Amino acid sequence: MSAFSTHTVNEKGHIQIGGVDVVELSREYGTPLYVYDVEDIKQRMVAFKEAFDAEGVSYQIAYASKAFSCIAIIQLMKEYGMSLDVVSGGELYTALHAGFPPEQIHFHGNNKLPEEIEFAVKSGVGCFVVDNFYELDLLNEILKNNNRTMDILLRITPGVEAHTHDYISTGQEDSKFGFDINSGQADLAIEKSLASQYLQLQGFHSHIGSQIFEEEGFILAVEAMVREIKRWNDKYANFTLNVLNVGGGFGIRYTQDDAPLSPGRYVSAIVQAVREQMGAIGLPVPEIWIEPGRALVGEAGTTLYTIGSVKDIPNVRKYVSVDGGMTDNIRPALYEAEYEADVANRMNDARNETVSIAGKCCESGDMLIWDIALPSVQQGDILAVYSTGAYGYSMANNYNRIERPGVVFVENGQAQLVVKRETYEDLLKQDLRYQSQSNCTSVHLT
Ligand SMILES: Cc1ncc(COP(=O)(O)O)c(C=O)c1O
Ligand SMILES: N[C@@H](CCCC[NH3+])C(=O)O
Repeated sequence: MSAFSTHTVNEKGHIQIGGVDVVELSREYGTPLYVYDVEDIKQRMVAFKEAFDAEGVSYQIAYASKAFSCIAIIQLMKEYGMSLDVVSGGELYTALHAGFPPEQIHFHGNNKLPEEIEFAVKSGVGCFVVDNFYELDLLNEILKNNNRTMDILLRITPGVEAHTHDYISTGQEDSKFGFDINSGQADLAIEKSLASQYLQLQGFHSHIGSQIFEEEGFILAVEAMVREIKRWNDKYANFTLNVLNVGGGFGIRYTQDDAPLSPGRYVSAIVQAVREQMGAIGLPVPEIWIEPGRALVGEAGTTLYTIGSVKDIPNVRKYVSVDGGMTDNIRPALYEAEYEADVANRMNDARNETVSIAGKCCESGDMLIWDIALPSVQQGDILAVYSTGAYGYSMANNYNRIERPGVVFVENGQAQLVVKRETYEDLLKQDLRYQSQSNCTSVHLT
């Protein structure tokens, strides 16, 4: 368990999160159910903030809302002074609806639609992270039509790509995101930005990947960015670097094999690298922005399932099926992501068998966990899968017309339903009946 977690086991041998018995939760709200440990999220926000405060630099921590977006989580982010990264009109709409201050919202995305740009401009978002020339021109045009200006960062591919533990220094050029440096795209984007009276270039953004467990990748990215910043500073007299955004990707613990750094370690490595590199080129330290998604909400989430069918193939495998799967957690099917789990109502029982956890979709690939040691299970037992708080609910889908689960926040012995479970009626909400255009009442197949 993470240092921030409130998970305990109560006298009934049940998992308790935030002082709430999750077996009771499963009875009250049904399963599958996403349960969030609010205290865990709060402590992570505070840890990131305290780390920056200790460094004495100006900063923004922008929660990457793609990891988990709903009104309640955005409210929590607002309460703790986070900024917000949104990547679509829908995420922006959710944030505004939650009462999030638009000026603290950063709008991301590699293909922002004209209507999304218009919506964001009219809503008064604080900053666009501009990804490409199409967007640069479109944004400029929309700002001109609305007689407004906008702070922008240019997203740059710094030539550092992190694939969990590996750093590959060249692959990043081949990316759909951002302006490339070597081909001169980044320079041209700066020139276009500086030439516009509507675009206010504040600095640059880079994001090197996800599930990063070492400081090294961030340090390399800062070094690569500052090398270019020196060149741009010399080349463009009317450019001042105010902001350097190093993105998100801070790793979390999905399984015992994962050893993430503390928020403090990531932050101090980044700040130190920026200080050193900027000092070396004789420029002041800019405001530093980061964009953690999963590092704020990932480990706080636990998904509860009810165990149904159990298929034992002697000497082969025992499949234990649950009432969810790739519809509420697509990450194992998409990335072969690994998770750990417990039987929430049998925490005092010995883990005496190895089973594999299957989802209920009509896909052989709908497996949540392969080969996990658990106590002998029965139908009706509650399986708790850990670290599902990021990219679980936000990537949930209705494959097989399965309703998306509800979300409950737990804290101080209280549970609050913050997203209702979908119903069959919800599944039909967008459907319209086909009006037959045929005069025939039957079709004859020959
Ligand atoms: C630009 C950007 N910022 C932030 C994030 C958040 O990543 P994570 O949830 O891994 O912190 C992502 C997703 O990888 C991203 O693409
Ligand atoms: N959805 C991914 C991360 C995507 C990162 C967004 N740029 C995951 O679950 O890990």
